[in-house]
Amino acid sequence: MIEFHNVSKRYAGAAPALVDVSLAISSGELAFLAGPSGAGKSTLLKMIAAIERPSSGTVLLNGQDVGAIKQRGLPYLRRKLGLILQEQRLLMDRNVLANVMLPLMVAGAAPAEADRRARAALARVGLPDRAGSMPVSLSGGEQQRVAIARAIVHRPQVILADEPTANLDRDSADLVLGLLQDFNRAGVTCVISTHDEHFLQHASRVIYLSHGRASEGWQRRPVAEDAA
Ligand SMILES: Nc1ncnc2c1ncn2[C@@H]1O[C@H](COP(=O)(O)OP(=O)(O)OP(=O)(O)O)[C@@H](O)[C@H]1O
Repeated sequence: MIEFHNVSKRYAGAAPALVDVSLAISSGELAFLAGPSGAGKSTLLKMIAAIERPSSGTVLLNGQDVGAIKQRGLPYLRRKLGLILQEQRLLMDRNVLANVMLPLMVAGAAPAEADRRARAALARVGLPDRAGSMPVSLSGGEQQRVAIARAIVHRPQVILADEPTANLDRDSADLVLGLLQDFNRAGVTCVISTHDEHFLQHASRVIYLSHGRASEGWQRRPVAEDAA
């Protein structure tokens, strides 16, 4: 369970990025974050991973105050999370397998075990044959699937994805979202920010952010516009 209690965030010298946000996302839920550029979506996701900390208010993950976790406790938190964030591009000078193995190696796994699990993760995202490829030789959609494999290789409880389908064509975007939905059906809580109305209109839960304030639901466009 992810809980935000009256969370505000103000970066130095900027307008507030989040304003008094209170919400709860249940374990096993699939929640989308929507809202215009700059509305606070990335900031909200980063708070759950303690990459950013609240200026005021509390963020809880399974009852633990994430904002209060000390530096040395962060690896333990991050092991519960699968992060697909905009800053975390693939390492272009390492092959696909090495990229997916990385979180396990950092966590101290034996290389043979990391190799085995990374290959299994690549199979889960439909790329079992690309282990030896360099990321640059992959399409944008395939690179994003590698990023998903890297995010799930350690079997996280929660996936946080920041615009995972940005810059992808419709088919690739559907494939990437379908993968995330598969993990959600297998019990993983997913919080996904997106601008993609195609997904939002069919989502069971949408948290809409505007100027850092959160509300629930997605305003469907008029029916005539939908049909066009
Ligand atoms: N590290 C930072 N330092 C200063 N201001 C920041 C920082 N990160 C975000 N902001 C500001 O906080 C606000 C919210 O940004 P955020 O990236 O969370 O929005 P977003 O909804 O994810 O936008 P986008 O859809 O463009 O990714 C914006 O005004 C942004 O400029």
